[in-house]
Amino acid sequence: MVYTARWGIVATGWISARFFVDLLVDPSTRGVTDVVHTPVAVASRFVAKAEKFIADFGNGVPGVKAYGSYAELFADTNVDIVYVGTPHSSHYEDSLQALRAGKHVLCEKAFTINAAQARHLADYAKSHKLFLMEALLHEEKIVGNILRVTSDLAHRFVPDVESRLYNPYLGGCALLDVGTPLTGVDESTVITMVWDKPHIISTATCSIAVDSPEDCLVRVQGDLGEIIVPISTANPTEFIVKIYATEQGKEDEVNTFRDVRDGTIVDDIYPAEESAFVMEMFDEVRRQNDFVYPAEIEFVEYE
Ligand SMILES: NC(=O)C1=CN([C@@H]2O[C@H](COP(=O)(O)OP(=O)(O)OC[C@H]3O[C@@H](n4cnc5c(N)ncnc54)[C@H](OP(=O)(O)O)[C@@H]3O)[C@@H](O)[C@H]2O)C=CC1
Ligand SMILES: O=C1OC[C@@H](O)[C@H](O)[C@H]1O
Repeated sequence: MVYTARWGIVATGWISARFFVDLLVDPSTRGVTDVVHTPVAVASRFVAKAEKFIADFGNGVPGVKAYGSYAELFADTNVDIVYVGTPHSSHYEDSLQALRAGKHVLCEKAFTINAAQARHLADYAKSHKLFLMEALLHEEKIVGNILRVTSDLAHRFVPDVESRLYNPYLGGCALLDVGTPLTGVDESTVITMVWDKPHIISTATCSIAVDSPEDCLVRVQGDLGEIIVPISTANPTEFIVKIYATEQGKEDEVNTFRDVRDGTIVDDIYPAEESAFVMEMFDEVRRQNDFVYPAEIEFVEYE
């Protein structure tokens, strides 16, 4: 049975446009024939922006509704799954509203502002049997037990207190933007993590003030091999795998939308609980650096 995922896109910014374009690529071109994706609605804070977005990026696909508020899209019964492409400060509220309307959710990174918000979303989705995932890449375990990870993601942006990157009220800062943690937001951050079990060490650097080097941004070293990702960490066009030993395991690919179709909703790709764990680390990085966001974006709205 072919499952059609009917998407609603929330916000009409830079990454939403990239997402819209990718959504229109025929899945059969990547070997998938039992799941198709169709955009049915786009919401913006201004209806004219939604209309223009559909005209600019919709490739003439008919029947995509334009809404002038996110709430209207959440109420649209034709929408099965919502893509959230708003600033960090809105992810929690937008995802929660979508989930409460019974929609599955794919939310941009950083998943939320803090771990409490992330955990609330993860629990809500789980208890309501809804799919919820942060829009991030995942890695397959082809290099064995991971022993060391070094990663860097840095882009030199022009400092602008009005932009979402530099505005604390929009959840701006290097950590949440490219630390996948200061005009009051941090411009560069170094995170060193030492894990108990097994003995893994990892360092991450990120910046919105300088650029990354081009040759090696991420190196994941395992006991069987290593993976090197050259530019760019966010949108890699290639990665290099070096295998040290001959024996290795490779997990089966899990297709999220088959799970949605079948009602099983087991997200083995990148569970929301893992996003909540990442947010816990970010909370700790902020705590150690006395970096607090405005209270109005740190709230948790338990029912
Ligand atoms: N996965 C990836 O590789 C990438 C992920 N991202 C993530 O995507 C999200 C959006 O980033 P990006 O597209 O670059 O951001 P943009 O500033 O280009 O777009 C954000 C959109 O959010 C909506 N919005 C809602 N509330 C506000 C507000 N108060 N101020 C400004 N905009 C608002 C607007 O849409 P409208 O006016 O239509 O309502 C706006 O166009 C971020 O979480 C970012 O970290 C970004 C780049 C790459
Ligand atoms: O790679 C990136 O570059 C642009 C940033 O705004 C974005 O969030 C990040 O993923």
